[in-house]
Amino acid sequence: MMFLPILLIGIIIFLISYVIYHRYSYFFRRSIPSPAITSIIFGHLSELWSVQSYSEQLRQWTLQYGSIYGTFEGTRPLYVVSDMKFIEEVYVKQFARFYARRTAFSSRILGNTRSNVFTANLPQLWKRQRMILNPTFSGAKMRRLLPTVDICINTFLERLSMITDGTIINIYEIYKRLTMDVICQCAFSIDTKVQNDMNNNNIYMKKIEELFAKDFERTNLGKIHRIISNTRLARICSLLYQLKQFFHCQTSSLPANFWLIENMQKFIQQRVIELDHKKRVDDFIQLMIDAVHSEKGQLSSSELFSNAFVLLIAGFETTSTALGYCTYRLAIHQDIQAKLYEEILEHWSSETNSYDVIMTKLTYLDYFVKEVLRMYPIAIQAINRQCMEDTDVVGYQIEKGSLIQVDVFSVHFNQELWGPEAVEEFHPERHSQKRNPLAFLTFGAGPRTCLGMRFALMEIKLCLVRLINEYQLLPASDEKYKMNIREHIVIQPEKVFVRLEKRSA
Ligand code: HEM
Repeated sequence: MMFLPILLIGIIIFLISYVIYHRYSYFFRRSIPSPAITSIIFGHLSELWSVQSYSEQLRQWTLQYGSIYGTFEGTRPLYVVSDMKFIEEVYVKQFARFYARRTAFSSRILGNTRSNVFTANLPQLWKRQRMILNPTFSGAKMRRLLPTVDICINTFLERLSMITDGTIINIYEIYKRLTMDVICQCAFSIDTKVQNDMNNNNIYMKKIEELFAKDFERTNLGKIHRIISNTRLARICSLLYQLKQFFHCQTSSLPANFWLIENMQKFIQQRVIELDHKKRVDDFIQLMIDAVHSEKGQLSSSELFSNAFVLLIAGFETTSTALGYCTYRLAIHQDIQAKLYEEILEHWSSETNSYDVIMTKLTYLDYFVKEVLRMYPIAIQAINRQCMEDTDVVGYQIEKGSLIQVDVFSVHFNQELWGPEAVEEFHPERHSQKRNPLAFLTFGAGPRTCLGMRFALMEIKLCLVRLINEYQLLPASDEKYKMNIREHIVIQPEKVFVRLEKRSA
């Protein structure tokens, strides 16, 4: 009597075990190395979410498993790569098959109608938005924006002038206000006065900081969505989220990303109120407004608000983080700082603060910034791609739906690509040599690379030039002031302590 149920249970257990074994032997069957699985539900994500740095863990695994290895997000295969040929195929040559990033939970909830250039995963949707935004970041446009950035830096320097010489300060906080001011002025022509807001009252800035501190992907629903995001079940997570919001419907309970998107309309309206209606303004948002009002209706208003949101968040946190890292390195390498100061004295004066001087004449500054960004890449997790069609990549059969994540640390610290000087050493001159163009991945790779790179570099360089011109930056030597780095969505320092000493005229 008992035999039949026991047999049935046995068969069911056997079948489930077989399915799990078959799924997780995916890479083994393809002779691709893969770290051991720690969770049959989350795959390697449970480990990646428990370590302090996702990107550092990828690098550790690369040391163990080589330049192409497999991991699982749930049961979905994710290739972690630092092999240059593989990277070139996926990010450049076969871009037509790898144009999309992984769909984030927030993008699933917002849907295609509220997509932006970062989240758009349909080729025509992404292309259209990127084409509208591209001219915003042209060299000519940057030239015209430089004076606006310069004015924001004046306010930044005025703030620093109020600090007594030699006082230890967390300059990262001050940079955040500067980059918020810059992006609001350049993108929206809005003067937020955030640099003089000592009481931290700017709600937009608070919300962006909240967004970067609490990864929405790591909420319970976000985690479930991540492991089923390539299946039809993913929609259920988005429905459950909407249901949850329906029962707690105050806007204040919205996660920071949704709060920001909802409020972008108000934010942009502020621009319309502050500006003379008839005057055409040359800021980033104008091109998008033109696209909304164009006869062809190239952009919908929800896309406009969503893109405004992405420019605001991308323009603020990443650039202040880069400035923070630059300052830290300047303070600990006095010889390099002296060399930069000499170059600035030779080529730069407040009358000639032109775009060309900043971007082409200050060669050593260029090497310095690149070296900082080589050692401290900021947004590694953004550089992922989704395979949209079965294909062969350097002999590997990649199935539709698989993910590719480039292991930036392993590329940036590859001795063959960056030698002969030791890659752990801070050595700006290494950038004077021609390198593999894909060896520097801080801004991503291929057609979907960072849209704001030119703008970010202009802002970082101009700010450093003006800072070094006025101050000598000194380290805050005590152990309690050391720079601690954390990774949530981006890799950033908690604080950057430094001492400033005014240079004699
Ligand atoms: C140091 C500063 C910055 C860093 C390190 C950085 C890094 C990145 C990275 C790694 C990506 C993904 C690229 C890829 O997948 O290949 C990206 C995309 C993007 N970034 Fe930046 N970024 C910075 C500044 C900015 C600024 C200032 C803006 C705009 C104001 C911006 C706007 C964007 C946009 C819109 C995308 C999406 C592009 C697309 O999917 O077509 N970024 N960025």
